[in-house]
Amino acid sequence: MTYSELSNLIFEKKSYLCVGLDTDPRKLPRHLLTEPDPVFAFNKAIIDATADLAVAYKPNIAFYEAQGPRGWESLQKTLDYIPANCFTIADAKRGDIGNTSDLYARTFFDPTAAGLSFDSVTVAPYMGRDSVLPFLAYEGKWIILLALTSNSGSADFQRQQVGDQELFEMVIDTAHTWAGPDKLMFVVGATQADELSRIREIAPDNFLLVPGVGAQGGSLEEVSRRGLTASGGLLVNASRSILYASDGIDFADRARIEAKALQEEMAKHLANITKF
Ligand SMILES: O=C(O)c1cc(=O)[nH]c(=O)n1[C@@H]1O[C@H](COP(=O)(O)O)[C@@H](O)[C@H]1O
Repeated sequence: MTYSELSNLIFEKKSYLCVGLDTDPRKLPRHLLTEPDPVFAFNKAIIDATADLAVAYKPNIAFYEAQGPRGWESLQKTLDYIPANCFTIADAKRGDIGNTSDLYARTFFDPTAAGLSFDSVTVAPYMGRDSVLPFLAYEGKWIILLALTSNSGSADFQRQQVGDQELFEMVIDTAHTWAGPDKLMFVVGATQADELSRIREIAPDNFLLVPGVGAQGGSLEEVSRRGLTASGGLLVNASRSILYASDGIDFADRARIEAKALQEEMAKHLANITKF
């Protein structure tokens, strides 16, 4: 999906909602446990209930890898089931020396090499340029680089002063030399909304993946006020608050209610934006 296709999708669907598929087998509604693939049955129901409200889906790979080969199969089926008009994010937070990153990139981008076919993958910047470049070699694919994460530990390194910048600002500035906004997004936690205006000064055109509304308590209103751009420019993720709104037979209906509340608020914020 290209930059303008993603932007158009946001304005067409009046949404910048990313539904996080952090599907924990221990939290599945009991009635699904007799299904041949309970994780996929759950994801399928969540996707059916939210596909018109969401512009993106983000399976967190840890939840699938922790299930062994079965989890990988559930992930593949889930990815195949996500409609074509939704952006897909492999939330894997990868990055290693070049030849290893090359294999990580194949894992998420190259179905001809037995990998998956995600639109994007989350990447950790810690190992630097040569750890990131292999992901950028894929035409039409995106990387989403961790910049200022939502957790309290983000203060340990990302907020440290390096010269006249904080480390996360240096990550953003340096990453601009690796790729343009047509291939590069940044992760900024919703719990860091205070920093979004500053981040928009150094990353005015990049899409930002913003997790942390819902269960982590970030404010959609503040994120939208500081982060929205004329291209939309945001993908705001919620996982647990949507997936586990109910653990009963009504789980998909309740997930839809949660997703709809976020989408309706997003529609209001988008109405104030003049599209590029
Ligand atoms: O890269 C991410 O998606 C991510 C970055 C970050 O800073 N904080 C963060 O919570 N995430 C992910 O976003 C999701 C948040 O889930 P909920 O807190 O349940 O909405 C999880 O999959 C996290 O791994």
